[in-house]
Amino acid sequence: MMTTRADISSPVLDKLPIIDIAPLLDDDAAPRTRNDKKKTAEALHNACVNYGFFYLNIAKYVNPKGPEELMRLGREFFGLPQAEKDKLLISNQDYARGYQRLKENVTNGKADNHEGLDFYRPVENSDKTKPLWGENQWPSVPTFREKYEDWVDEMKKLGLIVMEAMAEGLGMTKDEWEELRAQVDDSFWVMRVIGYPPLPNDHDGFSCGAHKDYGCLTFLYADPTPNALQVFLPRPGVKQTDTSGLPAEGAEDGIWITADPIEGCIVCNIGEMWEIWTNGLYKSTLHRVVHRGSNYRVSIPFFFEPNFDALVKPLDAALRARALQPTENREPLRSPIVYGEFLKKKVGNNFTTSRDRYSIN
Ligand SMILES: O=C(O)CCC(=O)C(=O)O
Ligand SMILES: [Fe+2]
Repeated sequence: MMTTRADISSPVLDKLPIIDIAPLLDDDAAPRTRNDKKKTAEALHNACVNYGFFYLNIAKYVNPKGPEELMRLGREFFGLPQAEKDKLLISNQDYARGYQRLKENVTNGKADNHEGLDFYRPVENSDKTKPLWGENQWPSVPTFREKYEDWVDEMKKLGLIVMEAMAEGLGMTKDEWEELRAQVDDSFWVMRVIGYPPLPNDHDGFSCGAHKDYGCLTFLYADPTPNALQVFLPRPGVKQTDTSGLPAEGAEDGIWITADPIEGCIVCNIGEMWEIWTNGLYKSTLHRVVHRGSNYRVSIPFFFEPNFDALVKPLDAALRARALQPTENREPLRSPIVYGEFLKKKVGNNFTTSRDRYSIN
């Protein structure tokens, strides 16, 4: 039986769930394996309904040496002289692919205290005058490109593995999964390498302001810095408690919890496309970064997104679940969107260097 938010009567814990993906990696069709896969699919479904944010234990999927090396390379890049980093500025290309200086990203009207390097799925017939259609700008740091390209391959495959399990968790048929798969099998992925110096006490803003990710699945690998990434859990009747000495954001009741890194795990959260596919059953969750520690933090989010031309609309499985709800509880039907058009509006249209990357309205 599928859970919906309304079914949950017991208080939800304030720790994000940890889901081991090992059962999804097993090709064995034996009943026991099938059962383990089913349990994992159900755990994903519950995590998406209740949190929109969870840990994926990927220890059986990637050798930890891989992402550790990415960290080292990312730090090497951010440690270069400013003039070297500026050679890769996004203004050389399509204002999306490349390097953004400290405070160049703006969220909710405030400068974010981070610098970043963004890569997108390469395109044929690239044209830097077309939004999002330029070329990736790779640093000259030795092995950077090949190691990060390996990570892209691993994360793209992981995206499909997790999507298939989520389809099962949502009660989709095999044919329905094939249809959904065709919308994400050529993911217009984005990868960011983000560098966060400590947030100065007098900075009017955040390390990264509160936002929802706009795509499909975010796989975040971060260095071990604690107390940086915060996740908002709506709790009706609970006024926002704020551990960071910053004013509460938004009017909604709820709490901010930290999502500290766990060894062998990445943090995964769902983006707005899943809200449309499930017609609001899965909500993408507000999160932000407040890094007050003394070290330089590095994180590497990989955004597994739909194909550029995917038509994203509520899935039949979600509409079946909706039909079971009392009419007054049903969410209004979401309008279909073409992912690439939506993405262009979010990031590609604004040809200024300081753009509000994550509008949450
Ligand atoms: O650095 C982090 O922990 C999160 C970054 C993030 O939320 C984003 O880039 O969308
Ligand atoms: Fe995010």
